[in-house]
Amino acid sequence: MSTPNVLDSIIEGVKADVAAREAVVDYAAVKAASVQAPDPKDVMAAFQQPGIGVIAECKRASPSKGELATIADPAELARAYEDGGARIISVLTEERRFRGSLADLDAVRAAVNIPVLRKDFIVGPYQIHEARAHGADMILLIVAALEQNVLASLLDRTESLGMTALVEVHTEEEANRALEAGASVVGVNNRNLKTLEVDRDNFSRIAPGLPTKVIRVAESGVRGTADLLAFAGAGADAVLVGEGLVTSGDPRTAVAELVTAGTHPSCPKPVR
Ligand SMILES: O=C(O)c1ccccc1NCC(=O)[C@H](O)[C@H](O)COP(=O)(O)O
Repeated sequence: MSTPNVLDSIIEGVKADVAAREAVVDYAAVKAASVQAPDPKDVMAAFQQPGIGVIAECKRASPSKGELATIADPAELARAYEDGGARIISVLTEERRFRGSLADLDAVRAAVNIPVLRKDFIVGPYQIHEARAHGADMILLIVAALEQNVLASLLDRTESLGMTALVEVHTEEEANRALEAGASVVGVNNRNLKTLEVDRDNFSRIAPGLPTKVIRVAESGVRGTADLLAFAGAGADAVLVGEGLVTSGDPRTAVAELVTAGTHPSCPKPVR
């Protein structure tokens, strides 16, 4: 019998947690709540602003590092990110390994005016309606975690609710699957979710093969402006940053430094 990888074991826990929530708020109820939620914000407009966008993540812990930071007030962290110039706030809502929650998503949604990404391990439509019901404008779909027909149908459902999907890939084959499903925003994760290894060259291997109309997000491993500039040079429209911000001690300044570097005239420009 083969040993389950990290991604598989996270997903097993997520499925149990979704089933427990669904026993309390059933599918019909979460669906109704999702259509009654205030309209989603325009994520594509956020990506069209000049310079390299910074997606700043509310990340309490991770499977690779354990506890990263004590985030006493996610609303305060989100306001610091917004003040620093973040384009989008990512909120990890997975509970067992990342110590996130839907309560974190609610707090962040209420605190900021920019789009909010629900970052979780989405396995079915329940979580998409749940994300919208809690005010998310964007959700994450991880190609490695989904069969192709399920990926395509979850992407359609996301868009039918007016949200945008960040479709995450780690290999060229996954990038092809993301495009085939119709992704307009592709995140190339530098972290292998099965082994947790971070390889900052992964983005530059995969991103150039994506069509120019696709928004390219470099995910994981950004620890400062040098990393942002390297990803910009390899064609990134945006970077997604968690650990580097929550461990910085001054998240507003840490975001502002990235934003300044990403909008400086010498910074390589996105391809479109
Ligand atoms: O962060 C992890 O250890 C991790 C492990 C398994 C699955 C997902 C994981 N992280 C999710 C992410 O993709 C990152 O939170 C995000 O890209 C930010 O990465 P970083 O800036 O390196 O914290």
